[in-house]
Amino acid sequence: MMSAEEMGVLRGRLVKASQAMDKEELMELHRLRMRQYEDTGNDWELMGEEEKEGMVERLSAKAKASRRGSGVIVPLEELRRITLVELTVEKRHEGCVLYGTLCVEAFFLSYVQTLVEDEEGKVMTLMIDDPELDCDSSWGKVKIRYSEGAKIAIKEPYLSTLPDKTLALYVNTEDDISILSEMPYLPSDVSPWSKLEAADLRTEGNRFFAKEDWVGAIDLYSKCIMKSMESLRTPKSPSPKARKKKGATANGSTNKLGFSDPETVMLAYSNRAAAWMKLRHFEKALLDSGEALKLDPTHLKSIYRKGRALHGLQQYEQACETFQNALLLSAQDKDIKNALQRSKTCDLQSRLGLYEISKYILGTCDGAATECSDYVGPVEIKWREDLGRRGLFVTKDVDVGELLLVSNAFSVVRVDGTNPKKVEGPSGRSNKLLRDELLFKLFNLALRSPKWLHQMSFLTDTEGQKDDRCPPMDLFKPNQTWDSFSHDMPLARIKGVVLQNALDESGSCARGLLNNRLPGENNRQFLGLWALPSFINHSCCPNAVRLHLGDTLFLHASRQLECGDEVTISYVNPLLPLPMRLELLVQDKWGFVCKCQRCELEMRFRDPLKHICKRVYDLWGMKEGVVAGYPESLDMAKNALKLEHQLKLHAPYLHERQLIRTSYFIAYWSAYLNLDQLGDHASIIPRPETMIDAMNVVAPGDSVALFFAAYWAKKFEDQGASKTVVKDAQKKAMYLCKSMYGKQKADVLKRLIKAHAAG
Ligand SMILES: C[S@@+](CC[C@H](N)C(=O)[O-])C[C@H]1O[C@@H](n2cnc3c(N)ncnc32)[C@H](O)[C@@H]1O
Repeated sequence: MMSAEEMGVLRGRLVKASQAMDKEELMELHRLRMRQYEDTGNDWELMGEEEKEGMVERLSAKAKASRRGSGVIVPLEELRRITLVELTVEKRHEGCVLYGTLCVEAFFLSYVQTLVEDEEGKVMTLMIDDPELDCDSSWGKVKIRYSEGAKIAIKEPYLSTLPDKTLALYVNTEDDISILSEMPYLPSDVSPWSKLEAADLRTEGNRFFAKEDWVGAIDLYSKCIMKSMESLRTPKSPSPKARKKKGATANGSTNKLGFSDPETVMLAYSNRAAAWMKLRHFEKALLDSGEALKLDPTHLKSIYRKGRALHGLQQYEQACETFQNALLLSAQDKDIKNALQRSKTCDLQSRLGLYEISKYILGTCDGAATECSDYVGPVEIKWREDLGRRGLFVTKDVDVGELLLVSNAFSVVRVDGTNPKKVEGPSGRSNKLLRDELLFKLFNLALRSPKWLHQMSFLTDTEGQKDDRCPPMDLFKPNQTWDSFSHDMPLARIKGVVLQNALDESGSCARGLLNNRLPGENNRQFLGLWALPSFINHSCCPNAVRLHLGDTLFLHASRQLECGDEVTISYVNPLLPLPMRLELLVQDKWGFVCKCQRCELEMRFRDPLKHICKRVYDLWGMKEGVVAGYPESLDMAKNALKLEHQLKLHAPYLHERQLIRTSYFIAYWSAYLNLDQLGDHASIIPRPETMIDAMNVVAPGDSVALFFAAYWAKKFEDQGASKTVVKDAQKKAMYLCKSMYGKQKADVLKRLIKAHAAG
């Protein structure tokens, strides 16, 4: 990491080099920034505060303000060539084009950063706000799309001064930059595509599609469509090739929509829809397949693509109708039949909340997690004046294990998934990478779907202001249409929303990911953002449990709930003493102090438990603390003895004892492992059944509680305990299993208990 002083020097050098347009110096500095970026995995760290906040928005706003109103796309050939030295700062150079070559490797987070060399050899930083980048291949794709050596043309260039006083060319719409691909730069014929017929442009698009370059394919299909439109504006006799195409009349006259080659245009729209689908840009795929169907309502692939786009948008009912229409044209088509089946299943899931997931939770399914629809069960978002907060509440009485909601993530990033720089160890670096990758993905994704943006607009952000707006529940349900959401959401707010609401598997939010954790709680496996679950508040005695299958989050009740009860999950490990839970909540920067009954009780017991808590804290995370035979383990076990002594003195009620014992579960666990070593004192350690009951009161649905119950059920059986004892232990394990995995068939629960007993 650079010191502030080094950063200052780098900034100074950058300012000078950018003003002098000095190629060597700029290239060196660019690489330095890029290396820093790779080392820290976080380019936010490379900028000053002012630079970080809303830089892209500010630039976009400036660039938009200076933009011509017409939005007419002028062909490159009609624009006047301009060079870097001729550019004036903060002015859009109307009617001009700057040709150049990208001369370094690009890097980016929310915008692409690279260097462009113009025809005179002058060099400038180039920043591109590219909404079309495929977020799923973010790191690699940017290097391919903006590859070193690529020839580009920037229409109506806009030069800006960045907050750090460096100069940069800024491109804020995809129409303003043409990537002339890897083709050699030919000054006399600037665009290699400009001479191609529409049909050839589509063929080129197909070539890119086959290479899985979805962005490149979209670009060429768009060019194909544009070309057909151009030919409408400047009618000329059709080429022999175009005339041969099906759909064009023999004398070259146009169809009723005016295209001379309607089939080519129809196929370009249809193929572009397929490419949008690959980028999970379902709205655009739906629009394009619709355009294709206007030109040929019987084009099977377009109907199929429309169905898939509707499915992607969770409009399952309409998707089913569309696939059924497709089957009228091709009754035996397997792909369509399968797609119809998937949409029907999702439609039923979203209405009834019935999911068959046992194979996935049992781990007996080879493939990836199955696709599940969103589902909104008996819950609503409400502002509760008495609690002083907004949250999720049940709308009817609910049984243990009942499904409350199913939510597919806006996005999830995984340590071993798309992240190219998997980092092991407790450095916290992988956490940073996860956070930044999620931020990047969400910047792109949120801006792509009005529905997601609308959902996101209701979430709280890091500003911590009380928010009493309650979105309609329909906004989270499949098959619902919603009013088009046209407001812009500043990137800085999206960032705040992500940092405040993204969750990892343990419940920590993204905001605190960079802080030191308790030992053994350093690295995450995944980090994601889910819309409806973001409204769930925390409790140290939670009543709901999250289950993650792939990117889908299932939430079910882990206790019986009464209509109107608030749904809560624990943002921290509930089997910890109050000071450790508080420390985690503070580290995670959730910005609140839990005032639940359990916290208040433990606060009262703070003094008598102080020394025990300190010792447990010191031993926490040490493997030796929980493995019989180690002195640390015996030390941990002795804390349970001391605790029982304190409880006898200060906690007369069973409920109080249950809450506190659960907080020190780890000490009791060691005590059970070391019973022989505790001698006569062992008798004051409560029986395991008592401990299971206590855990059930505090954290039903917790995996450790289930392990503990399953372990003892098996142990009692193995030791030949009485039938009553064994049955009672099995019943408790069943109950905890249902609260953790939701309602499942009895044999599934039994298998899960067996798996948990094995650790
Ligand atoms: C993921 S959001 C939960 C939903 C949030 N209440 C809302 O209105 O969108 C997390 C934020 O909710 C608030 N919160 C969650 N649990 C809370 C609790 N037990 N007491 C007070 N505030 C809580 C905190 O402001 C926290 O940063």
